[in-house]
Amino acid sequence: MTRSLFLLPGDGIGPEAMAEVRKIIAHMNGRMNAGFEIEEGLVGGSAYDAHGSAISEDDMTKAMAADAVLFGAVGGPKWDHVPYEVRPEAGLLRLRKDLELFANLRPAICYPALANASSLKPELVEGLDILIVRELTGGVYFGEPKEIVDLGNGQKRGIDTQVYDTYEIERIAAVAFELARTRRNRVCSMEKRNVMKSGVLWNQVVTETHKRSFSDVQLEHMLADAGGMQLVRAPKQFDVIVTDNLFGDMLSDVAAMLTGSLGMLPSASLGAPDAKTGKRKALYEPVHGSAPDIAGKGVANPIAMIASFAMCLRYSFNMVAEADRLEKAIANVLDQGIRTGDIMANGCRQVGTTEMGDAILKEFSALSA
Ligand SMILES: NC(=O)c1ccc[n+]([C@@H]2O[C@H](COP(=O)([O-])OP(=O)(O)OC[C@H]3O[C@@H](n4cnc5c(N)ncnc54)[C@H](O)[C@@H]3O)[C@@H](O)[C@H]2O)c1
Ligand SMILES: CC(C)[C@H](C(=O)O)[C@@H](O)C(=O)O
Ligand SMILES: [Mg+2]
Repeated sequence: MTRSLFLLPGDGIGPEAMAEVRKIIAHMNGRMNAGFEIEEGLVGGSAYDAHGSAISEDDMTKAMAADAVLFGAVGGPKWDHVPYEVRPEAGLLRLRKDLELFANLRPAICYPALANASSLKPELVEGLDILIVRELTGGVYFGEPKEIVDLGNGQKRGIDTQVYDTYEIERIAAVAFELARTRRNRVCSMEKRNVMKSGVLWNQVVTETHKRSFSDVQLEHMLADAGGMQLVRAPKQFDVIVTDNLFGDMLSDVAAMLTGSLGMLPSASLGAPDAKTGKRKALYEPVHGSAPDIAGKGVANPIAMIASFAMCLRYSFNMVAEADRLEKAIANVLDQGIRTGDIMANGCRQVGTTEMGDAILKEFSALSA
C-alpha cells in the first residue's frame, strides 16, 4: 500500500520543522513498512524567489493529487514588498480555497508538563483540551469586493467583505457537532450577531443545524469578543468552539498561548469526504508562522509540525494507533524535561530543533517496538 504525501516546507522555520517530520516518515517507512511516498514542492517566499508566484501550477496539481499535504510556514520580511497577489501567504490561501479545505481543526491541549509554561496560572490550563473548529474557505478572507479604491480627494478606501452562505455555515457546524460527539459533547459557537449580518445568519444556521440533526449535543452561543475574554478567564469551560475564518484565526493564536507556545499548536485543514471514495482532501499545518526572529538559528520548536503529522496519520490514513503513539512520544519527551527555548522552564534541559526532533523520534520508536 502506498500513501502519497506532498511536502511544502515553505519559509523561515518551516523547513527546519519539516526536517524533523521527514525523519519520522523515514523511520515509519523503514521500520513499519508504512509505504509513504514523498514529493516536495515550493510555497510562499521560496516559491516566489524561484518562479515569481507563491505556488506554481505544477505544485498545485501535485497538492490536489496527494493523499495529504504537509505544510510548514510561509512569509517573512524579505517578501514584505512583493505585490499583494503573489505575497507568500497567497500560496497558502490558494491551497485552502482550491482544495476546498473548509474545516480547520485547531486543538489546544496543555500537556501536563507545560502547565507552568503558559502565561496563565497553571491551575487554569492544567488538563486543558479544547478544539477550535475554524471555517477556512469563506468570510472576510475571500469575500468580494476586496480592494483599495482611490476616492480622488486624497483619500483611499480599503475594503474587505465578510460573506457567508447558508451551506458554508451548515457544513462547518456539522463538523463541529460531529467532533463534539467524540469528545465531551459540547459546542460553543462564536460570532458577532450584535454588529454583523453574517453573524446573525451564522447564529441562525448553527441553531437550525443543531435542532435538525444534533440536538443530543449541548450548544451555547457567545459573542466572539466575550469568547476571547472567556478563553483567557476560564479556558477549561470549553470543549469545541466553532467560529468563522477571521475570529478563528485570532482565537486560535490566543488558545496557543494557553498551551505554552505557538510552537505547540498543530492543525488539520479538511475538505468534504468524496461521495464515492469517502476520501477527503487534507492539508496539515502548524498554527504558527515562519518566525523570522528565530529562523535559521536551529532553535524553533518542531512539536506543532510533528503533532500536525500525527493529525495527518489520524485523519488521512486512519493510523490511529500510530498517531496516539506519536502524541504520547511528545508528552513523554516533555515529561523528561526536554524543552526548546519557547517552552523552557527552570530545571529543564534546553535543546534545539534537531535534538527535540531526535528525542521525539527515539521515544516514538521505543513506544512502537
Ligand atoms: N501558516 C503560516 O504559514 C503562517 C501562520 C502565521 C503567520 N504566518 C506568517 O509568518 C510571518 C511571521 O508572522 P508572526 O511573527 O506574526 O507569527 P509567527 O507565528 O511566525 O511568530 C510569532 C512569535 O512566535 C514565535 N514562534 C512561532 N512559532 C514558533 C516555534 N515553532 N518555536 C518557537 N517559537 C515560535 C516566533 O519566534 C515569534 O516570536 C508573517 O509573514 C506571517 O504572515 C504564516
Ligand atoms: C498566514 C495567514 C494567511 C494565516 C491565516 O491568516 O489564516 C495564518 O495566520 C494562520 O493562522 O493559518
Ligand atoms: Mg493565524
